[in-house]
Amino acid sequence: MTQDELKALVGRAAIDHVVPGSVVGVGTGSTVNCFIDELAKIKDRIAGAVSSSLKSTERLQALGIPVLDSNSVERLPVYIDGADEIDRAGCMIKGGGAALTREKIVADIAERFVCIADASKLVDTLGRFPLPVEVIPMASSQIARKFEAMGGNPSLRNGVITDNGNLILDVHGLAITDPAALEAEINQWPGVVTCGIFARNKAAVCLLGTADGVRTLAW
Ligand SMILES: O=C[C@H](O)[C@H](O)[C@H](O)COP(=O)(O)O
Repeated sequence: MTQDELKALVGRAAIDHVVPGSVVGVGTGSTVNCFIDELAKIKDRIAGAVSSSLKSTERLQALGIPVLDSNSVERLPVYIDGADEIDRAGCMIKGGGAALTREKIVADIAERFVCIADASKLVDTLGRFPLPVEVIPMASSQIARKFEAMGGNPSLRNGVITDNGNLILDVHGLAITDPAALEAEINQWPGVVTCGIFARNKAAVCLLGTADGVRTLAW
């Protein structure tokens, strides 16, 4: 199966995790796009979606799925999103599509994070994928220096402005041995909006697309 076929497979499988009559938290990315297309087929059975990016909002609305303001929703039963990497404890690196901050905000009001990913995203240790960090523009150089001081190699993502009007630093070469500790450390630096480690908002379930079908990991 191609990577696109694996994404379509887990996009379909995620429908089983949608709670009928509820508002669904919807992530961002090519895997989630497959899920949105499937969600459109059952749109009459859900109350709408809370979206994690302008891109997902556009796709949801184009398919006739109502998008609710996140401020109007207190809790979501489920948030469905992809990942750039996921480890065997359900911690993830996210933000390859620059949507990490809104993704973390929506994930934080969800009871369960259901991660959908093709098998190539499963890793023993996070960090081969460069860590995306959303930063306020005036702090980008000082934050980059802090990453260099800890052995990382940061670079500004060329031409990318997030939905929140900020910049993305991609940090190569970090040893992410303790994802929760590193997430907490980076997130308290002035000027960091959030980093792409999802340890506090880790996955409860991962639907992994493999050549043998969908493999479910649960924590
Ligand atoms: O900012 C983007 C997100 O974190 C995506 O969920 C992540 O990059 C995975 O995207 P894709 O499904 O396209 O690999």
